[in-house]
Parts: sequence; C-alpha cells; structure tokens
Amino acid sequence: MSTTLRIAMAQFDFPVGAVERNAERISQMILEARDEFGADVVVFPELAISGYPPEDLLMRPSFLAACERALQRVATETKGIVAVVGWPESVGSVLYNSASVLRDGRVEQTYRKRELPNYNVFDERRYFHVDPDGGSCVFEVKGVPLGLLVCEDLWFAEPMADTVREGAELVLVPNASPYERGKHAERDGMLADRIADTGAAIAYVNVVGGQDALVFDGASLVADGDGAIHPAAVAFTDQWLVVDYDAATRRFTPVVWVDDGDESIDALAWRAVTRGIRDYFGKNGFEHAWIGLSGGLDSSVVLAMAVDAIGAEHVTAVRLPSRYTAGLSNDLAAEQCEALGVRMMSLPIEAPFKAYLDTLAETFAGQEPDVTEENLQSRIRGAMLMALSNRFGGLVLTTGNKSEYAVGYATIYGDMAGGYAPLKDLYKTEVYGLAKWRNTVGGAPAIPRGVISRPPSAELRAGQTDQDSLPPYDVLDAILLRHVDYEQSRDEIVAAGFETTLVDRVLRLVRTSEWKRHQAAPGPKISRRAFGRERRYPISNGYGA
Ligand SMILES: NC(=O)c1ccc[n+]([C@@H]2O[C@H](COP(=O)([O-])OP(=O)(O)OC[C@H]3O[C@@H](n4cnc5c(N)ncnc54)[C@H](O)[C@@H]3O)[C@@H](O)[C@H]2O)c1
Ligand SMILES: Nc1ncnc2c1ncn2[C@@H]1O[C@H](COP(=O)(O)O)[C@@H](O)[C@H]1O
Ligand SMILES: N[C@@H](CCC(=O)O)C(=O)O
Ligand SMILES: O=P(O)(O)OP(=O)(O)O
Repeated sequence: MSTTLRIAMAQFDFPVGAVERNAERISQMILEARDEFGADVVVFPELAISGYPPEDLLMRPSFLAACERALQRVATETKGIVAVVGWPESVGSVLYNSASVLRDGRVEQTYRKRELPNYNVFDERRYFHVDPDGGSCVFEVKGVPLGLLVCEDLWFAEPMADTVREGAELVLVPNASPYERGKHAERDGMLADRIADTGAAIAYVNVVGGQDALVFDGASLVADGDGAIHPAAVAFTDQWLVVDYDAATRRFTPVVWVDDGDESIDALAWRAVTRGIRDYFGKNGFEHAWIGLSGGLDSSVVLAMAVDAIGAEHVTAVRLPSRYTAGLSNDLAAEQCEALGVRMMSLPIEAPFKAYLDTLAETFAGQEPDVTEENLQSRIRGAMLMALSNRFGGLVLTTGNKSEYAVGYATIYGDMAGGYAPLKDLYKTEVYGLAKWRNTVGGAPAIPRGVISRPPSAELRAGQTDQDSLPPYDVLDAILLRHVDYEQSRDEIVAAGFETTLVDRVLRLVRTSEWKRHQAAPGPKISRRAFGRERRYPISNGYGA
C-alpha cells in the first residue's frame, strides 16, 4: 500500500528580529499542525526564527546566540511530527543560512543553503558562507525519502539534482522570495525546470508580509513529480496550507488550500502595496495615517490604499489649500472622503505662506518668483502634516510615485516628508491603471472619476500642470522603464525611437536627483528594479550614459 504524507506549510509572517516571539509561534504552530491537521511534517519559511532579511542584526553575536537558543527550544516541541525550521546558524566566525530537521525533541540534521543570492535586493554573501563540505540533506518520514533545499538553491539545477541523486523523492523548500511583477510565472517556470530534470515533487513554502521596502507574497506552491504545478495559494495572506502527498504517484492532493482568485497584475500590485502599508504600520507601532489630500491622482490613490490597508477609521485626510488650489481640487477631495468614510480636515496654508513671503520680501527684493515660492508651499504642507503626526501620533504617508522620484519632481522636505511611500515603485501610468482597477472592485468608486480624468498638477503656481515641466507621462514612463528597470543606455533608448534631446534631458534628471532618492522614505518594491534597496546608484556620479 502506498504511503501518504500529510504536509502542513506555514505561510505566515515571521517578523524580522522578533526571535522570541517567532520561536513561540513556531512552537505553537508545530503543535497545531500535529493536533489539528494530523500533519506528519510541518515546513516553515526561510529563516523563520530570525525573520527575513535580518540584515546587520546578523553581525551581533547576541542575536545569533538568541536564534540558536530559540531553535533548540523549538526542537523540544517536536514529538510525533517532523518540523523544518530555518535559522541563521553561527559556527565560530562563520555563518550559514540553514534549515534544520527537528524530530523527537532534537535537531536531527541541518542543511546549509548552497546558493546565496547576492543581486538586486539580496545581500546574502555579506553575511553567510557556503559550506564547502555541506552536501545534500535527505531524511525519511514514514519511509518516504524527503530532501531539503533553501530558496535560491531551487533556482539552480545542481542542488536539486544532487538531492534527488541522494535519494529524495519529494523536496521541501522554505523560501523568502519577495514579490515583484511577473514573479509567479517565473516561479512556475523554475519549478517546471527542476521537475523536468529530476522527476521529484516539490513543496515550496514562501513567507508572507511586508518588511520595510520588501513585500513577501507567500503564494506557496506544490508541484507533482510528473510536472503538474498546482495553482498558487492566495497571495499576501497568512494561512495554513495542508496537502497530502502520495508517495507512489508523487502527487499532491490539497486538504486546506485556497487558490488565488485574482492574479491580475493590478490586483496583485494593489494587494502588495496595501500589505506593505499594513505591516509597516503594524511592525513599527503606528495605527494612524495622515495624508495630504489634494484632489489629484496620487494622494487619492494613497488614501484608498490606506483605507484598504488599515481601515477608514485609522486614516485622516488633510486638505491644505493655497491661493493656487482649484475649487475642483477641494471638492474632489471631499467627495472621496465622503465615499470612503474618511475624516477630513482643512488647514489652508495661505497665512503661513504669506508670512514666509513677507519675511523673505526684503531678502528676495527684485527677484522673479520661481520654484523657491513653489517649494515653500510644499514645505508648509509637509510641516503641517508632520505637526499633526507629532501631536496626535501616527505616520504621514507620502504620495510621490516612481516617475516623480525618478526625475526629482517633488520637493525635498516638502511633499517628500513622511514615513512611508506607497507609490514609490509605481510609475504614474501604473498609478492610473491601479486607480481604474480599484474602481472596478465594487461599491462606489474609491477614487473619484473626476480625479482620474483631470490633468496632473502640482498647483504650486497659477495654471500649472506637470506637463509644463515634464514630457507626457506615457512617454516619460516608457523612457524611465527602459533606463531604470532595464538599465538601457542613452543610445539604446534613442535607437528605440525616442527623441535624443528628450532622452538626454530625462536621463540627466534621473542622474541629478539621485541625492533626493537617498533621502526618501521607504516604499514597497513591486517592480523588477526598485529605487532604494535594489537600484543603488552613487550620488556623486560622473557617468552620463
Ligand atoms: N509631485 C509634484 O507634482 C510636485 C510637488 C512638489 C514639487 N514639484 C516640483 O518639484 C520640483 C522641485 O524643485 P527643486 O528640485 O528645484 O527643489 P528642491 O528644494 O526639492 O531641491 C533643490 C535643492 O536641493 C538641494 N540640492 C540640490 N542638489 C543637491 C545634491 N546633489 N545634494 C544635496 N542637496 C542638493 C539644494 O539645496 C537645492 O536648492 C519643482 O519643479 C516643483 O514644481 C512637483
Ligand atoms: N491642496 C492640497 N491639500 C493637501 N495636500 C496637498 C495639496 N496640494 C498638494 N498636496 C500634497 O502634496 C503632494 C504633491 O502634490 P502635487 O499636487 O503632486 O504637487 C500631494 O500628493 C498631496 O499629498
Ligand atoms: N531567487 C530567489 C531568491 C530568494 C532567496 O534565496 O531568499 C527569489 O527571488 O525568489
Ligand atoms: O500628487 P497629487 O495627489 O496632487 O496628484 P497629481 O500629481 O496627479 O496632481
């Protein structure tokens, strides 16, 4: 008779640095997996003890010692079940990204990750080593030989091939794989390759949750030994996934498994950003968001995201009209707050603006007004919003999008003020797409139609629109996508048909606004190349192409 293994996959958030809390939850979850699901094996995501990525916490001996103690404590909970738990394993002065097989109250085997990602957002070689004598990890449960790999290992053929050569028929893979657009298809393709090479089945468990500028989607997977990849589990949601694995057929049957209903690009991006907001607030002890609401697209989308993330009762919109603010702007802001049930305040900035101008009048005598006066208004707004957060608690959500960050079209210490930047990795054209998508999700439009149809404007001088200073966003974004996300040079972009002077201008703006991005708030990465942690350019930079 064929053996069936019940496998519980813990697609949950294990916050970075919360070692004691993580260990306690892991211990409870092991018991839950055994007693409620009848699981034979329970698998946790990569580095579940420390959270991922622990960054330079890994340089603190006391942190590493706490992780080791936590793992040993968790091991004592493993009676009648096998648990796979990831942790940073310190051996003398050497550190490994490890996952241990815990059974019968002890650490039975420890596997050390072989492929350490060191590109894009990953920095693992800064901390971890590869064990030259490491080898594969194969262990039996109810007579079925299981293998163990960690995340990046699966993106290469060799570790899986070695593990299967050592006898594994089913390979368990704890992951900390951050979301970015197109990642689900990439993972499916990679799983298909590994199975085509080896014929072994795979259980892929990914962590979920926002961690500063990263958002992990979970979207865990199982794939049968014949290559059939089951639909991903619902993304961005903490949940147990339970499957039965039939050792004879090497196939999985879902027991507790919810497929992702809407995997459209916009739906996933919205859920990524709202999860990012929720976890940034939750993990940093904030409950309330303050948003300067202008009646323009960006602040309107950020407001709707904040409401979806933390609830309307935890969001305040602030209208900060100036002498240049159109009546329509104030009306649209009010319309949205009414539709979403958000409290709205109005703090006109005319009086402080006039006071600044009066105070500077003598110093600026004979000078023509320019961006100086424009930026003053933006800075007054920033100061007001920060004052509200200082007095009443909470965080200011800043509203800049990727197009604006790319070309420096935002005022430093002005509208760049704030703790978290939800749109930081979304080009303006993508923000339009998300606004339209969100309005299809039922109920009254979350983003007033009038906001979507009006031309974008900073409203910092009479009759201003973004297109006075910038090319149309569809053209700008197409150039930025090539240059920022695909690292194309000036010549390549010009060869693709864009006007030379425009390309030169845009690339110069990107180069000369690097310093602004270095001072910008974090925001969730959802593209293939995000500013901040991923695209790390020098500020002082003599390379112009
Ligand atoms: N999203 C919007 O629609 C929006 C909102 C506000 C402002 N804006 C626009 O953004 C622009 C902001 O103007 P800006 O960029 O001239 O003003 P800024 O004040 O944001 O930046 C210029 C200042 O930054 C400092 N600086 C310049 N280079 C630096 C470097 N390499 N290192 C450190 N500091 C440096 C200098 O003090 C300089 O005066 C304006 O065109 C404004 O209309 C757009
Ligand atoms: N009138 C306004 N009231 C509140 N907040 C405002 C107002 N105008 C601008 N803001 C804030 O600043 C950013 C950037 O504004 P742009 O209109 O893009 O220059 C905006 O998203 C609001 O948060
Ligand atoms: N290529 C992997 C690396 C993740 C890791 O090893 O943590 C991913 O992005 O999913
Ligand atoms: O930043 P906002 O909200 O004012 O949006 P826009 O730039 O589209 O006017």
